[in-house]
Amino acid sequence: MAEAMISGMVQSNQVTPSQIIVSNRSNTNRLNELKYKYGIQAKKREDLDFATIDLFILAMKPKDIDSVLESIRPHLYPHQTIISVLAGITTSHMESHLPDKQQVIRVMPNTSSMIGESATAIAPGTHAPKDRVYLTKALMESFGEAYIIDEDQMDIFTGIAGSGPAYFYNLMEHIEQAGIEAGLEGELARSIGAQTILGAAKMIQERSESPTELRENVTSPNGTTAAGLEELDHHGGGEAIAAAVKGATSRSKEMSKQMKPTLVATK
Ligand SMILES: NC(=O)C1=CN([C@@H]2O[C@H](COP(=O)(O)OP(=O)(O)OC[C@H]3O[C@@H](n4cnc5c(N)ncnc54)[C@H](OP(=O)(O)O)[C@@H]3O)[C@@H](O)[C@H]2O)C=CC1
Ligand SMILES: O=C(O)[C@@H]1CCC=N1
Repeated sequence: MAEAMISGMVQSNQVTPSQIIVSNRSNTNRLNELKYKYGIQAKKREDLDFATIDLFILAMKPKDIDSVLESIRPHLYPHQTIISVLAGITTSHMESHLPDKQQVIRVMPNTSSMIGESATAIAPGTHAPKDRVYLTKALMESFGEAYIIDEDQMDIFTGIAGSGPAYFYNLMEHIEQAGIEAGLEGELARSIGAQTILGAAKMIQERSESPTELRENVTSPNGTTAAGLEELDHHGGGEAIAAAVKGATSRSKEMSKQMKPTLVATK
């Protein structure tokens, strides 16, 4: 996810690559790969000069959050903002592991950041000032659309947009396979399916009709679409998508509950 955001930021030309410093736990080859690919700085954790950093963007797995916060905590300055992309980790959980009043902002991008097409949510923590929230929004907008939401909407946002690309990739896998089984070359089947999804998404974005009206416009009485939609309905297509969103949303909630805030002394 970190690479997807870096790629989008650098391509946008709104962030100078040298302003970005990437670091990780141990994989030096990976750091060098990112450094040469995007022209950014790469530093081992022990070589980071904390005093020169304004925004920290955390993008490790949720299970690693506590150890990371505890390790950066003694080096932080009050003006620095901690931005987390971690699914299911609440701002209150992060605040409980950081110095008193440290600025925390939770975001949820998706992998389409890679090409500047993410849908990213932003939920400020208790002490994040407005200017930092807007700065974070501008940064997130460098790789797509960004929405400031209440943190209690973060689980459903994750269910729709954080995990969402995977639902559409899964849909594409099935469309491609159906095309191949009917005799199309794989590459052609993929290209037709992708252009169809892209066109439908752009129609929703650029036209005033609702998805329902757009669907009805495609569906001629007793025509091909009606036959296709009947099969979709018969096989529970709509319910399956709704269940996928609910499943991912519940998992996000569950992950938040597993990481209850810990009260620690503040410096
Ligand atoms: N994948 C997605 O579509 C999305 C993911 N997210 C969130 O992004 C996060 C990362 O996911 P993903 O990119 O798939 O995970 P990866 O496992 O691919 O990447 C995790 C990175 O974190 C680094 N890391 C681990 N521990 C530390 C540490 N202590 N200090 C510094 N760096 C560390 C790892 O470095 P090393 O290899 O050296 O250990 C690795 O580069 C997750 O929390 C996920 O919830 C959010 C939105 C979408
Ligand atoms: O699967 C996950 O947990 C992460 C968060 C959203 C997308 N990927």
